[in-house]
Amino acid sequence: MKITQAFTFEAAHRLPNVPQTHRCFRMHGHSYRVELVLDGDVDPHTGFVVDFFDVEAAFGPVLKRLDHYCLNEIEGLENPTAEHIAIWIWERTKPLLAQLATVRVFETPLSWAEYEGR
Ligand SMILES: Nc1nc2c(c(=O)[nH]1)N=C([C@H](O)[C@H](O)COP(=O)(O)OP(=O)(O)OP(=O)(O)O)CN2
Ligand SMILES: [Zn+2]
Repeated sequence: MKITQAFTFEAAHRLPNVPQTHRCFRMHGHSYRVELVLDGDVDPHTGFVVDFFDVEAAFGPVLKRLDHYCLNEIEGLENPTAEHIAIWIWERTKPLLAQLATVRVFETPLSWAEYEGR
């Protein structure tokens, strides 16, 4: 069984490795959406794969490190593409949530990166 919990954060970024003519070379902001997918068995007593409250408690501190920051200034996010943000979140969240199966990072409602640990 898979469950998904969504979170949002606001952040600024610029992409340093695109051509200077690319509009993302300039500093700008996004309202990011993060989806964490957890995969596991449904506990017969609780009826949960993982309690959403426990997901929130584990991921909250990771999210706080992104919300209302300039992502380029965060160690490991010097080139803060959606792909790199998804990997960054995975590496910090997987040790806290063993059932984590997928991290999705939406830059816009229509464009996102998805990481499953490889
Ligand atoms: N593979 C990727 N491509 C792009 C990424 C990325 O992370 N991975 N990021 C960007 C920029 O961050 C860019 O800001 C994307 O957002 P935006 O320009 O707002 O996207 P839209 O094209 O949907 O904007 P509209 O204004 O709605 O046209 C670019 N590429
Ligand atoms: Zn952008």
